[in-house]
Amino acid sequence: MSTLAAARYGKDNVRVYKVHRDEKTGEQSVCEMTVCVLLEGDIETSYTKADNSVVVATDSIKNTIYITAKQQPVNPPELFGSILGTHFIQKYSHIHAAHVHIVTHRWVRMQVDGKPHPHSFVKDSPETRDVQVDVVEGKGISINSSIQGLTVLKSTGSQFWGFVRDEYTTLKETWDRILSTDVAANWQWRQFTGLAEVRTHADKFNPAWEAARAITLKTFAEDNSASVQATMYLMGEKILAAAPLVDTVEYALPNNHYFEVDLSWHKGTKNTGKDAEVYAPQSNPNGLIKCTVGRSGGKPKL
Ligand SMILES: O=c1[nH]c(=O)c2[nH]c(=O)[nH]c2[nH]1
Repeated sequence: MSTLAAARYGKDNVRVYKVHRDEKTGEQSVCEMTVCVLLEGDIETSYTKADNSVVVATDSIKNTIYITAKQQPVNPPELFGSILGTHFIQKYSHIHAAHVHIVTHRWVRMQVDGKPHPHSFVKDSPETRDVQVDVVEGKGISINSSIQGLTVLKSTGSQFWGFVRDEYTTLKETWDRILSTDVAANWQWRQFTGLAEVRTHADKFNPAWEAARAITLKTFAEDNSASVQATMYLMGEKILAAAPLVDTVEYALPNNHYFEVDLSWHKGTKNTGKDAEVYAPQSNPNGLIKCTVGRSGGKPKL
């Protein structure tokens, strides 16, 4: 005998673009997203008894994403995800949870002759702003916001020494190295009771994302890093201080290595230690350092 242990379904990779035209200034703003919506509820019989009467077609889910994008603001994505997820649990009595994932792509207003252009944009990096919104009947709304794919490098101002040395160690200690990573940072908001509460805090989501991004970049640049671990913890601490409704901040940072190349074989060329200028960027393997930073005094008071 078998049983359906868990099930969710929906539409993934729904690509949506929305333009806002400011009638007064003539300026246009754009938003491009990739959306996934997965539903849970009393849908077991669709799997176990071929009963499609409980299935909201994934095609209808896709249509609902377009209609909601037309009727509602898509910015901030935390609010859009909450509106979309709440729609599904309110509209269909047998649907009890909606899991919405939104990737917002990076279209940045173009500067032309030093001025912001009214309707032209550049995708200056593969970086995205992502949200995971879980709307669960009776439990409220859980929101996790993130930055993905923000690639950074510093050519000095990073050290790594004092680590365990034993019979497995070949790495030399260094007081000056290249540090590069692809930032994945996410921050978990405290649980919201429902859409009404998310709406009352809607003005906090964009500033939190801006603060998280600015703190990540400034700390990366300015900290004379003892290690990826120490620098990422500093970042997390500062984001918690900047965003009181955030419970935890999580980072996952690959350490993208750049190796010195010994060129002494060519006419005694000096290219190691203080003479190193040409390096070999490594694709793999890479270090991967993760942490979650929380509040020591428990959850913040509102
Ligand atoms: O910042 C670092 N943390 C590590 O844990 C580690 N391990 C390693 O080989 N290099 C580094 N760098």
